[in-house]
Amino acid sequence: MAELSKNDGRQDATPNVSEVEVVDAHSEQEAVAAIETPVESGEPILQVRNLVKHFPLTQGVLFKRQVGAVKAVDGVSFDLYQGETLGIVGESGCGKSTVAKLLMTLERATAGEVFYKGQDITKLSGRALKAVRRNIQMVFQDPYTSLNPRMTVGDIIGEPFDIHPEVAPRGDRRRKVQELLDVVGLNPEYINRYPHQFSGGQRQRIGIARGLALNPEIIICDEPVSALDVSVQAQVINLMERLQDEFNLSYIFIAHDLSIVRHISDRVGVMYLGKMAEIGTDEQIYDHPTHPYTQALLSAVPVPDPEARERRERIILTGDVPSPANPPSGCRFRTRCWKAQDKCADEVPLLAVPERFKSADSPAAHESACHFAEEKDVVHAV
Ligand SMILES: Nc1ncnc2c1ncn2[C@@H]1O[C@H](COP(=O)(O)OP(=O)(O)OP(=O)(O)O)[C@@H](O)[C@H]1O
Repeated sequence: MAELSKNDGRQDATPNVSEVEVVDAHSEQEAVAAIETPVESGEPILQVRNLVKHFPLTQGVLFKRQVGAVKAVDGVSFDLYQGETLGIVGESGCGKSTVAKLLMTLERATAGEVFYKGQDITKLSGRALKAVRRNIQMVFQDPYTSLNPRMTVGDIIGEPFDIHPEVAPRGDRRRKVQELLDVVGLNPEYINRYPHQFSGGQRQRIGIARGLALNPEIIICDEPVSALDVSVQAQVINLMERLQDEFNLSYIFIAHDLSIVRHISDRVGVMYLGKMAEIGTDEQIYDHPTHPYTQALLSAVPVPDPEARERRERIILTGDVPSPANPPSGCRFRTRCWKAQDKCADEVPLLAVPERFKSADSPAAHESACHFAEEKDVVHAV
């Protein structure tokens, strides 16, 4: 009888460990190569699809058991194009920061995909994940608490080089940090100073310099000017716009101040209770909103011009935002919506261009998650 091979002829079906490693190394190499390849301006650089993040709610001290989940982000989809700024707005607790953390891979998604140059970053690990983390950076909200008070500015800005020494070899770091200080409008001689020796606006410039250190392609800005004086906000926004042009950056700009978001964004997404309610160009969202929640948000924006204020329609929402642990069925906004009907409780409205506007060449033809989407010009001057 012919001798059977060691694994009974099943070699092809079950590759041995070293073969798996070769395949993994190869696919990792391909992923890294795709991540390092630049994207054409105007092409999508990030594609977020049905992103979900549920935080488990547990009970018990010794024997913890899950009794529910906070549905912080519940099926969010959007694209970010190379070189654009996408603003994300919404009330506190609607899931904006959680989206930011998922894109930064600081949190693990419960479900959904985030494609960066075609690679699903929620599934990456090793060298490929490291390459993604280098290319997607973040600027945080509060420059008073996000900078380590015991580190010099030089150490703070240069810290990312410890993880990515290929960007700035040891001997070159000081020069590179001074260059970054100069780029954000700070005196390069301040390299040995500590954060407390700077004003709020200057500290945010330090945060931005740190974000730029690794030459990223995408910067996620989570309320970057909310903690600053109004006069300083404009300077920091102008700096960010200049840097975007200079380094061909794509921004995701998270904020609750609708006027600032309009100023800086090419497109805007409005979030409500873990979902995207409406998304479109700044003109579509601000001048032709079709979702009742966007209309209500816009009607609350302070208008300096008294005449415009008179003309503006005030929409007062009743009730509080429901808990993300127990969101309403169907449309999440229905409990506060003046248009709600039975359909709103039964069917989740999809984020899509409403049927009635599809054929029309109108600014109302943009994605809105409402069964009864309707154009309304709420504010004539934001
Ligand atoms: N680690 C966590 N564990 C449990 N729940 C969380 C966690 N992080 C966030 N949440 C909850 O998820 C929801 C969304 O929070 P998130 O911080 O993303 O909202 P946000 O829109 O950024 O609000 P804000 O503008 O106040 O920062 C909130 O209800 C929050 O309490």
